[in-house]
Amino acid sequence: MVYLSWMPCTTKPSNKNNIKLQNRKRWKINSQNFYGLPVVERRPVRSSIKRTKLRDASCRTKMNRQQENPDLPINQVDIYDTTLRDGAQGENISFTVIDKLRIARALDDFGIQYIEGGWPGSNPKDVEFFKRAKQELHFHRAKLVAFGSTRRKGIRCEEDANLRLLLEAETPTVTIVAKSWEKQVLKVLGVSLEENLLMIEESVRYLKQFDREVMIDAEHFFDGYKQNASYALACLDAAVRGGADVLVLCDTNGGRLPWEIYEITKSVANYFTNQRIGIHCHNDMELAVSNSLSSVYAGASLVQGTMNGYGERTGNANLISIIPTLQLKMNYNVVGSKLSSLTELSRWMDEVTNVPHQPSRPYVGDCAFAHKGGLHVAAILKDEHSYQHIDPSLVGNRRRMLISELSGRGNIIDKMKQMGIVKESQLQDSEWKRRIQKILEQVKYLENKGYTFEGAEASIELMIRRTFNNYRSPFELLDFTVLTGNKRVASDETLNGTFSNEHFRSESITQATVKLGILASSSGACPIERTVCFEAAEGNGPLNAVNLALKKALVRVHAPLEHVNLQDYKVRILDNESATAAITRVMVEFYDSETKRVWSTICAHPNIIVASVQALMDGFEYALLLRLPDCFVVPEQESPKSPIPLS
Ligand SMILES: CC(=O)SCCNC(=O)CCNC(=O)[C@H](O)C(C)(C)COP(=O)(O)OP(=O)(O)OC[C@H]1O[C@@H](n2cnc3c(N)ncnc32)[C@H](O)[C@@H]1OP(=O)(O)O
Ligand SMILES: CC(C)C(=O)C(=O)O
Repeated sequence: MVYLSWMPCTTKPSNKNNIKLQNRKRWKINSQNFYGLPVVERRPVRSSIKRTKLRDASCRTKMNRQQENPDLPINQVDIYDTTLRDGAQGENISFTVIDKLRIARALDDFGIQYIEGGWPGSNPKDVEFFKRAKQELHFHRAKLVAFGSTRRKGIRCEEDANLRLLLEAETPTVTIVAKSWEKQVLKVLGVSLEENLLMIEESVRYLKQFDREVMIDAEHFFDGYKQNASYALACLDAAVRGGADVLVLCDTNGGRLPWEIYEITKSVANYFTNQRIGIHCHNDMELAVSNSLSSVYAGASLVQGTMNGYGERTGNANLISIIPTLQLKMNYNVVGSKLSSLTELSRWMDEVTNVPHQPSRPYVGDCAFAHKGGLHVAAILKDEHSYQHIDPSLVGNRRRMLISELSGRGNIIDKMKQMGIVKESQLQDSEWKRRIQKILEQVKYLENKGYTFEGAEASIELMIRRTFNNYRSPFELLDFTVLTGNKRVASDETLNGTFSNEHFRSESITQATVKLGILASSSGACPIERTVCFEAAEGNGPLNAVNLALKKALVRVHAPLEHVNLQDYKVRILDNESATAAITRVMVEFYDSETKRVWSTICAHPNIIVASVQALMDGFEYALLLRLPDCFVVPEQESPKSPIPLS
């Protein structure tokens, strides 16, 4: 009878020497059968690895992988995407089979090395996915992975439906989850510690017989290691004995700190010197990205994570942040030149997943390279690295300068340059300087009155253009009315003079009229003449009715405006204490279905209808500016207009 080569540790090994020491010590103690358990084999963990290495040529370190393929840069880290499995464990995320196939293709195009498609032992959808994947997915680079667990307790691998379905998925790689935390093995799995080791080793060996690349996801590895490092290592060793290709260390509860992850990964990497190590982190402390990178720094060469960090609870490690950091900051070649489509991929994933875009996402969010503070903008205009850690185009994003009450002249100059209405050579001219200063003051004045220009770039552009003498607004609202109320409508035609309420229903009624002076020319260029148009429309609310009336009138003269639609309407009451006398801020978003452009306008006014109509008017004016820029744009030689009034 021989005995287990591990025992529970009460001390916490924090480095290689510690572990070695403990294992040696333990090795002696264990010859007395600490648990009285039957063992798989009596030998120190390290020797088993050596044997495994000889047996299994696919055991690869960074060095020997490079020797196999000299074209592979030595600093290569593989990305393993589990969006379709762990990502789908996120609340409100559910993919159809079609979604899964589309996402898998997109990830392969992007250059991801491993794509986990799902758990065939879990549900018919995943079975169908793998069935269709065989015919429909032809990856250029990626390997498709099927996920499952070690065999169930008390049965043979051959009898385990989950393992059978894993093989039937016919993927080149399979990953199985194994428990590596002593407490969980006993309490959750409900098996002896020894039986768990057998479950791991036998399952891996069984899958290896079918020529699969096998990864073991050691669930709760870091927590397990903290409780009993020897047992956690023994679980990995069981996988190695079975022939596992990659040992993936999981921070399943997301509760570990970067330096713990670093230390433990380093210990494991030093211990299993010829074994490939992977990392799988969860984001419960907002540390999943940091923890994954710490693990790579300590020797892991495969990172599991998900697109945009979707996943169970607070999500998984966000590959959209990990990939550029590995490539741009740590010098690993991950996806090469495909990195410039990172922003597009992240936003496309949000659309498919039906998750709203989060503007504050690092690298890819709308705000990732947006600059608001006047001092920042002034510095960036002199040196673009002043407040940017990378060139945004490397990840397919763009720099934006915001205009607000925190702006300085630099923000206005940048905007005017973008609009093409000021040149560098004009900036020293005192008249231009005065104009820029006045525009800045106007912005600050209006923001104090309730405007916020940040999200309303169209309104800022119009405000700047209107300071020029010969800018002609393409139309003018001469007058408008809005009528809104309720009417009682007979619901029963046979009521014969009865006026009981049950025979009537209440219907809201809203009508609007607009009278516009519209500038137009038959050729689309100057000279321009004015036409007066009067239109009326009914709508399901005041804004809707005015919008329809305005659009009817404008389309009569400028037909392409037919494609312009109101897409979003946000109202905010700014001074809650004055209740109905408060200022109302209205922001309207427009979409041109032909040009696919989106723009927003803003207005603040005590009267919600006036604020809404003004924001609508600005929206249509901007639409015409985009369509007919030459008709309304100021000629270059035009001298600045006298200061705009600040009231
Ligand atoms: C950390 C992770 O994210 S791992 C992935 C988690 N993902 C999911 O759970 C999603 C997919 N899961 C499923 O579809 C289902 O849970 C199934 C099909 C896997 C299992 O369903 P059921 O058979 O009804 O079992 P249920 O989920 O209630 O319980 C889990 C069982 O798996 C066993 N189990 C848990 N982990 C393992 C493991 N690594 N190896 C073997 N068995 C395991 C448990 O002991 C329990 O068995 P028991 O009831 O006999 O004690
Ligand atoms: C199955 C493994 C990889 C997992 O999701 C976890 O441990 O978090």
